[in-house]
Amino acid sequence: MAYKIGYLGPKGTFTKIAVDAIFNGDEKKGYTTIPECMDAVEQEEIKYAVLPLENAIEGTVNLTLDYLIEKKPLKIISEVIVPIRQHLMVHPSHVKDWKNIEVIHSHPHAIAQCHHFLHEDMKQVRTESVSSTGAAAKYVSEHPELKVGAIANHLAAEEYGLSIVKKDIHDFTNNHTRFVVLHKYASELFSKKLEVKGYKTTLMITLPSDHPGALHQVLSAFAWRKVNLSKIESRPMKTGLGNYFFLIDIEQKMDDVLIPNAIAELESLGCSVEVLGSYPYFLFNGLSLQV
Ligand SMILES: O=C(O)C(=O)C[C@]1(C(=O)O)C=C[C@@H](O)C=C1
Repeated sequence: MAYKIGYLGPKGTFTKIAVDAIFNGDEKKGYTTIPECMDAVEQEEIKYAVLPLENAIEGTVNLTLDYLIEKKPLKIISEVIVPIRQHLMVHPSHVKDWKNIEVIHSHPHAIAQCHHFLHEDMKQVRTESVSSTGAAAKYVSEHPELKVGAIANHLAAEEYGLSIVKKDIHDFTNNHTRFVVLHKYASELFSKKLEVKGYKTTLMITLPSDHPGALHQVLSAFAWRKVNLSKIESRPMKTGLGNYFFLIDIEQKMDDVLIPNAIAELESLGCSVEVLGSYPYFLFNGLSLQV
């Protein structure tokens, strides 16, 4: 195994910031898409994949979640939360006439985080979704002949020699993204660089069909045990309208009593429960995100 860690690449993505926040060393390989990166872990081409899971403004990165559900063998073994600052950048030859750009490239999540700016200040400009913010920056650097810009972070601007013409264009200041480390086997991954902030356990719960009050009973299995939940989300099962499963983040690590008993209670109600991971999480203060 030549590379140990995969991430949504190329260099200059936010995911690369997350990888570098957790891991030392340079055995890191950028993949063009999220599924490619997950496949590489499953096929043991790499040991770990670092991928975005949820953004504070835009919500879940559905591709990561949906593919994780389909590729059930992969487990979440760690999480890092990274501050996100989006900037508009152009090729240095367009700095003076940047207001005349015709297209802005970026990852769809990054475009969505900057809707106000795009709507109010860049009305005449078309947006084009690409595989990552880093890929957008790379494209702009390779096409000085085009009137094109990218939404990306300042490391991408440095990496690809672009000029930032408008800083902090994301709609809300408290912008963060959760990145997860995925592995083929359940375990816990600690960082030599960051302190553990806490633990989470993520469950995927499928309710029995036509069971009135099932979600209420699921929640009460945690509530009366005083088990704190930090997130609940429903996702379509893709088997027809109205069929959902639920993802629940518990704000503690898997123990011997409380969580197993809550799971047993849910199973006795006819729910199916899968543990997607029980893992430490870290906060990266984002010093490297300064411009
Ligand atoms: O395109 C990147 O730079 C990514 O790492 C992906 C991604 C995402 O999927 O949400 C990560 C963080 C930001 O929220 C914007 C884009």
